[in-house]
Amino acid sequence: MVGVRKLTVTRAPVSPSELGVDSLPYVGVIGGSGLYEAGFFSEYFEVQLHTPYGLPSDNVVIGRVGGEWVAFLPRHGRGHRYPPHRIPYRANAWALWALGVRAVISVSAVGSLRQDFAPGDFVIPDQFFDATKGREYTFFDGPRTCHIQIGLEPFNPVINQLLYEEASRVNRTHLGGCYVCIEGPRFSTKAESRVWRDVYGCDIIGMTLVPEINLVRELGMCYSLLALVTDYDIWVPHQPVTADLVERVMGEKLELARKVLLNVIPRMPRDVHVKCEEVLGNACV
Ligand SMILES: CSC[C@H]1O[C@H](OP(=O)(O)O)[C@H](O)[C@@H]1O
Ligand SMILES: Nc1ncnc2[nH]cnc12
Repeated sequence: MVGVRKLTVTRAPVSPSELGVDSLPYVGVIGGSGLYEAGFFSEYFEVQLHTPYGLPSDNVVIGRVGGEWVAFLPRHGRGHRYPPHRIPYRANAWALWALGVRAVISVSAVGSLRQDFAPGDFVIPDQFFDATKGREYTFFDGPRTCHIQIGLEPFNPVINQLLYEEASRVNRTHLGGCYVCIEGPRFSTKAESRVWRDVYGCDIIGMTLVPEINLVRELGMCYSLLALVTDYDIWVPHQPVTADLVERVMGEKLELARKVLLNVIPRMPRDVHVKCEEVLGNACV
């Protein structure tokens, strides 16, 4: 089944009948650089969703994994049309939430800031540091003012563990690590990279985690990241990061990343979001 359904959502979440399915997708996958198609759906259709925050990066593809519907959205859009600082993060998060998604697994290419996280390895981070400069960080722009608390577990530990188990079956994988999110779109200077590593104590670097991770949580969804190390950023002098290098290494490991997703999705507990929703309970002034 292939086709595009158009939906303007005024009341969320949508109902299964509005979407034309028997049950809403619980798991949503956000694909990063190189991952523009899910590639593991047995049956699927696309939804063009108009949100109060505009159009997402692309149509959301809803497809079956086993008996479950799963939503897939490429954060840069097909053809990588949105650079990291222009991604419609709010529309993306809101679209997934409106479609019923409560557990988001994101995939990203990252640079490594330490020797033992080598290109080709997977990392499942457990902390992040925000070094972005000017994005749309929140759904709470006033008059409703809310400050969500995601500091202890910004990435969901249950999903992290599932990702780790499935990823380490197929590839070298590290559980835990701090992701520093830079503004981009340029890569870091050597001086900056040294600061991320030695002063901030971060382990991996990318440009897209923030505000994706906090917007997802503001809507009560859980979030975890399958990060693929594509490079050593700028601190291995003979091999500085380039966009080409990132896409090439990602291309080499794409099928493994898909395999991990395919194996994690059926293991996702249906109540994993309950703890993630709790941050909304005491966040608003
Ligand atoms: C294509 S090179 C840099 C680009 O790759 C990463 O994106 P994503 O997290 O979507 O895989 C990085 O953050 C930059 O946006
Ligand atoms: N070194 C790096 N810096 C920022 N984003 C990246 N994405 C992949 N490698 C990166």
